[in-house]
Amino acid sequence: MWRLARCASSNLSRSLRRRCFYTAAIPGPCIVHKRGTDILHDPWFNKDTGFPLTERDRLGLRGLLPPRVISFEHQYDRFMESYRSLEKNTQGQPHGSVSLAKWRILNRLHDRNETLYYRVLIDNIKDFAPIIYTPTVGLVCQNYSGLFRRPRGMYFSAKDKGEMMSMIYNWPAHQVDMIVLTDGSRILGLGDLGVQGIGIPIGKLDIYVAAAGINPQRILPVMLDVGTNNQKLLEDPLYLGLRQPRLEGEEYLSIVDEFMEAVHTRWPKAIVQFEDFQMKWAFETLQRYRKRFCMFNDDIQGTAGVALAGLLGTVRAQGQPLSDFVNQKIVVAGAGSAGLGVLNMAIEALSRMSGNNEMAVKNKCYLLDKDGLITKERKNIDPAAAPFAKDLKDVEGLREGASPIEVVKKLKPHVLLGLSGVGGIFNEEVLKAMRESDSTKPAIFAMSNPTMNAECTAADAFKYAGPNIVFGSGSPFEDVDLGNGKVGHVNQANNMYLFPGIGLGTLLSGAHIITDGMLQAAAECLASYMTDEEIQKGILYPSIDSIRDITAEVGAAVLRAAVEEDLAEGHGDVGPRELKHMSKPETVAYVSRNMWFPVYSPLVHEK
Ligand SMILES: NC(=O)C1=CN([C@@H]2O[C@H](COP(=O)(O)OP(=O)(O)OC[C@H]3O[C@@H](n4cnc5c(N)ncnc54)[C@H](O)[C@@H]3O)[C@@H](O)[C@H]2O)C=CC1
Ligand SMILES: CC(=O)C(=O)O
Ligand SMILES: [Mg+2]
Repeated sequence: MWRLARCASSNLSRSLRRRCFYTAAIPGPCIVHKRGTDILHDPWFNKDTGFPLTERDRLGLRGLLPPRVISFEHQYDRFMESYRSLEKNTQGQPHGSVSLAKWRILNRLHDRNETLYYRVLIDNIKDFAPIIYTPTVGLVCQNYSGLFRRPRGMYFSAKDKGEMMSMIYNWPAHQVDMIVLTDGSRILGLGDLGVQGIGIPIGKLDIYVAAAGINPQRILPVMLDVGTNNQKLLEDPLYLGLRQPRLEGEEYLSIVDEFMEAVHTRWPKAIVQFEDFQMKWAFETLQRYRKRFCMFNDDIQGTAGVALAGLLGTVRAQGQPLSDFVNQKIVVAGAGSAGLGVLNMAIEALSRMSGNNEMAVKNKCYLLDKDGLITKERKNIDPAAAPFAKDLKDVEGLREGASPIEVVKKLKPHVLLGLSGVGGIFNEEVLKAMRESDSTKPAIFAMSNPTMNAECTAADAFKYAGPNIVFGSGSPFEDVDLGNGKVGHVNQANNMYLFPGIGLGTLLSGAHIITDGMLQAAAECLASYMTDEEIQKGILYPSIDSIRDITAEVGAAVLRAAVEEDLAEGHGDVGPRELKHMSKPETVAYVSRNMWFPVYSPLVHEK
C-alpha cells in the first residue's frame, strides 16, 4: 500500500544537512603515481595554480606554474567571474550559441581540473544543470563531432567484437562504481545521433557526481557504437562514429552481451544505467540483463518513478486523499519506452491501491502514439503497448487513432502527460480543452526533452489551460507570472530526481541486482518528500538546489528496500548486519556521509 509518511528527515533539517556536506568530507591524502607535467595534465589531480609550494616540491612541479599560489576559493571566484562576464558579453546573441559558449567554458574546466569543475557545478547546480544536462546537452550531442576536442569515457564499437574483455582494462581507474551506457539510438527527443550520443552519459554522470556525490574517478560514460541509421550523419565528413547502418538482431545483442560481460569481469559491483536506447532494445536489454547484472533502464524505470511521484502530487494538490488516484483519468501521449514505463508503474501502484483490480485501473489510462489513440482495432500493434489498447466499446464516441484534441475533448482527463518527443502537440486547442477537465486542478506534464521537443511551453499551458493547472516539464522553464502576485509553478519532471539516488542507494547496499521493490521505494520517497503546503502551491518536486538532499533520501530508501529484500551485501567496511540495524535517519546520514565532495586533497607520490 502506498504510504505518505514523510521521509526520514524533515524539511527542518534540510539546510542543516546541506551544511554538513561542506564540512564532513575533509579528505585524506590521495596517492598519485605520476609527477610533474603528467599531473598538471590529469584533471583528476590537477589543482592548477592551487598547488601549495611544498606539494610543488614533492611532485616536481616547481617552475612549471606561475609562482603565486591561488586558493581554491579564489580560483572558484575567478572562474565564476569569467562565466558571468561571458553571460554579460553574449547578451542579445542567439540562445543556442550562448548556451554552447557556456557549455564550452564549463567543458574546458572539466577537461582541466575536475575538483574545481564539480565544486562550481554543485554550488550552482540550478544555473548549470541546463548547460551540462537538458536542454543544452541535446545541442552538444547534435554538434558533437564539430565540438570534439578531447575524448571522455570509453567507446566500444562493432569493430571491437572479441576485444572488449581486454579493452575494458584500458580504463585507468582501478574501481568504477557507476557506468552510464548508450547506443545513441534515441537521444532525448532528437532521434538517432550515433556516436554523438556520448554527451548524454557524460551529462548524466555529471548529475551523479553533483547530486549523489559519486566520486568522479569512479564513473565511466560509455558509447556502444553499432552504427547509425541517421543518413545525415553517415554523409557528414566530420562524423566520428562508424559509417555503417546500425547492427540489428543477434549481431546487435552479441555486442551488448560482450560489453556487459567485460564490465562485470573487471568491476563486478559496478552499476550500469542504460540510457536513451530506442524502445525495442530498451525493453529487450532490460529483460535480458536485470536478473544477471546490477543495471536499470533510466528512461523506463527512472522516468516512471518521477512521473508517478508527480501524479500522486497532483492528487494531493487537488486536496484529495491518495486513494483518489484510482479515479483519475490519465492520457499519455507517447507509447515508447518512457510512456509505457510510466503507465506500467502507475498501474502497478493504482492496482495495489484498489485491491489489485488491474483491469478497472487500466480502463482509466489512455495511450496515444504517433497514429493517435491506441485501440484493439490497431493493426501491427507493438506487444509492449497492447495491454493498454482500448476496446472501442469502452471509449464511446472515440475512434481508433483519435487525435489528442478528440481524446481530451471527449474524456476530460485529470492528467495529460506527454512523452512523445514531439514539440508542440499540446497546442492551443488541446490546452484550452483541458479547461473542461473533470479535475479541479488538471495536470499537464510536457515531459519530452529537450525544450523544443516539449509538448507545450509552461507559458502556453497556463495561458490556455488556465491558472489552476499543475504543470511539469522534462526541461526547465521559468515560473510563469499569472498577474496579481500569483505564480504558475513549473516542476521539472525529470528522472534526474531519481536516478542518482537509485544508483547511490544500490551501490551502498551492495545489492547485485535492482528490483522493482527498490525502484518503488525510490518513487515513494520522492512522492512523500514535499509538504502539503508546497503541494498546494503546485510545487511537486524539490528545488534542484537541494538535489543532494532528495538524493540522500532516495538513496536511503533504495538501500533500505534492498535490506528488506535481503539483497544488501554491504559496501566497503559496512556489512549487511550493520545496514540492517541502521534506523531510517541513520541510513540517510550514512548515505550523505558517503557522498564525495570536491576539495583539494593533499597528493602523495608513490612509484
Ligand atoms: N522527463 C524525463 O525525465 C524523460 C523524458 N523523456 C522524453 O520522452 C520522449 C520519448 O522518449 P521514449 O519514450 O524513450 O521515445 P520512443 O521513441 O521510445 O517513443 C516515442 C513515442 O511517441 C510516439 N509519438 C510520436 N509522435 C507522436 C504524436 N504526435 N502524438 C503522440 N505520440 C507520438 C511514438 O509513436 C512513440 O510511441 C523523449 O523526448 C525523451 O526526451 C524520456 C525519458 C525521461
Ligand atoms: C531525461 C531523459 O532521460 C531523456 O529525456 O531521455
Ligand atoms: Mg534518457
